[in-house]
Amino acid sequence: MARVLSIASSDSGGGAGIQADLKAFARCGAHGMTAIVALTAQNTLGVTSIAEQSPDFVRDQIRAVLDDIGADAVKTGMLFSSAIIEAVADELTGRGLPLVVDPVLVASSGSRLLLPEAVATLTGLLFPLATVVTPNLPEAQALTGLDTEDRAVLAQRLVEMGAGAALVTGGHGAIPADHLFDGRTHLTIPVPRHEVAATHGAGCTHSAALAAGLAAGLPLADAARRASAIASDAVANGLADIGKGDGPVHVLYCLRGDDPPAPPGMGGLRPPISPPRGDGAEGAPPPALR
Ligand SMILES: Nc1ncnc2c1ncn2[C@@H]1O[C@H](COP(=O)(O)OP(=O)(O)OP(=O)(O)O)[C@@H](O)[C@H]1O
Ligand SMILES: Cc1ncc(COP(=O)(O)O)c(N)n1
Repeated sequence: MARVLSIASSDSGGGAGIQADLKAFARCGAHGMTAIVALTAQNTLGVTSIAEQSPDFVRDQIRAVLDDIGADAVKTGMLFSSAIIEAVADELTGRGLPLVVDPVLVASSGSRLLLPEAVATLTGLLFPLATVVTPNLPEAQALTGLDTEDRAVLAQRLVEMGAGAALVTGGHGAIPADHLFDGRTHLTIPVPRHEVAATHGAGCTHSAALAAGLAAGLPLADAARRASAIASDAVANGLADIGKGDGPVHVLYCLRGDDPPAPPGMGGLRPPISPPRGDGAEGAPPPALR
């Protein structure tokens, strides 16, 4: 089983961050592991407080995971401060692991998730280690300082800034498409936009699925296509009724909560996944993983 480590922060509301990453890893059939750098008190309306962990404790979590279990890929999400980024970069340097850097700057609800002074640390220390960076459109504009919606231009500049490749995601702006540039080739991945009030965690889900794809050995372009399909699907099935704000995406929509009780003799375990009921209630099948 592919092993993927997320170095990111907790969302108490269960929609984004570490919680979204673990669900996306499960969706991709990967073993998910975590190094939590900050805890957020958060719901669908916003972030009310943030408790940063010490850089040493972040190092301990990364070492505990990598020195025993190992990983086939790593992703980073909300890293909050320069001190945390320095510790993360130091721990990952020399390990040679595929790395997806999701440069989370601001929550969709508006709160800052990376301190302003840490932006230069992120680009200076983590971009050179990144196999691919995955900003959304506003993040790509803020990181490059370019005032354009042309994702190809933005992705090219992000690679010039040191990233191995750049994938500018498609949830914002006029054109609904993810755009990947790997330093040589441009690839536009159209993502039909779903009008659902449940996009909280779409970016985390996308970057986690991308990391799981790389961990499984997929080429970057294939992993990017699969991550787009998984994130778009999770938006389409998003949980608009959860919370008073923008609801969480639902990446595990294919699992229903109404499975029958465990049959006798199964030690409390349910069968893996119930067969479709055939009445249409189970929704569309998930996209093929390969
Ligand atoms: N409304 C939508 N319909 C379909 N796919 C979407 C929608 N919004 C986002 N996506 C897809 O989800 C992924 C994440 O994109 P997006 O640009 O929204 O990132 P983000 O802004 O970081 O997400 P978040 O909402 O977590 O902040 C991309 O593959 C994108 O194309
Ligand atoms: C812990 C954490 N990590 C990432 C995000 C970004 O997700 P979104 O842009 O959907 O708010 C978040 N809100 N919280």
